[in-house]
Amino acid sequence: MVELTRLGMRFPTPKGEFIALKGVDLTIKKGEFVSLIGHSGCGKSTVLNLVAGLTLPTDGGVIVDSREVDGPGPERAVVFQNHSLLPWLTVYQNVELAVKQVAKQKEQGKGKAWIKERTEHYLALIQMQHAADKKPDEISGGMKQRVGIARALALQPKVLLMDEPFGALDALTRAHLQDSLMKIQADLGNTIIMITHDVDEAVLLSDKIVMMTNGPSATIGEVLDIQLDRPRNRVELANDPQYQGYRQSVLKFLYEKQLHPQTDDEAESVSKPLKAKVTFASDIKRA
Ligand SMILES: Nc1ncnc2c1ncn2[C@@H]1O[C@H](COP(=O)(O)OP(=O)(O)OP(=O)(O)O)[C@@H](O)[C@H]1O
Repeated sequence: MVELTRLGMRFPTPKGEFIALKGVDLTIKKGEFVSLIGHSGCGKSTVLNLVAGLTLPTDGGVIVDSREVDGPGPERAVVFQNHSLLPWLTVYQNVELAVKQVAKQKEQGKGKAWIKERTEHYLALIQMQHAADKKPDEISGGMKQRVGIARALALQPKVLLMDEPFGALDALTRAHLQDSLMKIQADLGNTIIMITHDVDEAVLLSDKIVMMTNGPSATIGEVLDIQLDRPRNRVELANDPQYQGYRQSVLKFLYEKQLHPQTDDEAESVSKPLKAKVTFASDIKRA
């Protein structure tokens, strides 16, 4: 389970403190697929970085499986838009690196055969066995993204964090990868938090769509539960009234309710700590 409680982030800037996020409360159940959607600059990446532990909050905190996040950890893997593969390693070696990391953490120690079997397993999962010996600059953007996902999955994370993973891909490759991701999640049951700008992608993939208000002091505006049966088929859903209804709700939020950004004056206001039920490291630092 992932719990965001009173989560806030204030950045120091030459013009004073900038309140990027304020009072974000969200509970994500194990195995849930949650999308974060909102206008550019509203704070989606900031939320993801806080859950990843890449940045630490100035207010509130994040709890993953009963532990407060105080830095990056192997139970939380991140997939970025620009597939950050190591260019001097082959596709196989890029995935193997993550498998070896897990092998090192396992108590009984895992041997070469286990590493080979697991690496091949993750390559098969993303259908990249044929390109195992290629270097990242010899494969397409979609393929690189697939390898990035395999590498993240190979870490066996409880939570997979994805920052616009398919944003840079063409529509067909994107559709193919979305379908693969749905299948992989059905098999492995990871909790996934994904940032997207694509309304159809959010409705098709998610159990929950978290819609964020415009910044400064961005927070969660609405949460939409997507109750479409799985497995989901994009072609069948295209004319499904329930699917269309969800789509309309997100579009309405983005283009009617949140069309106008808040004024810059709100950026000047300093957030007041809310009454704490749980004490986070950020509360202690502030005291
Ligand atoms: N280190 C920082 N210092 C100052 N301001 C920052 C910093 N990081 C982010 N911000 C500001 O916080 C706000 C939220 O940024 P963030 O990158 O989280 O938005 P986003 O919703 O992910 O945007 P996009 O959809 O364009 O990627 C923005 O106004 C951004 O300028």
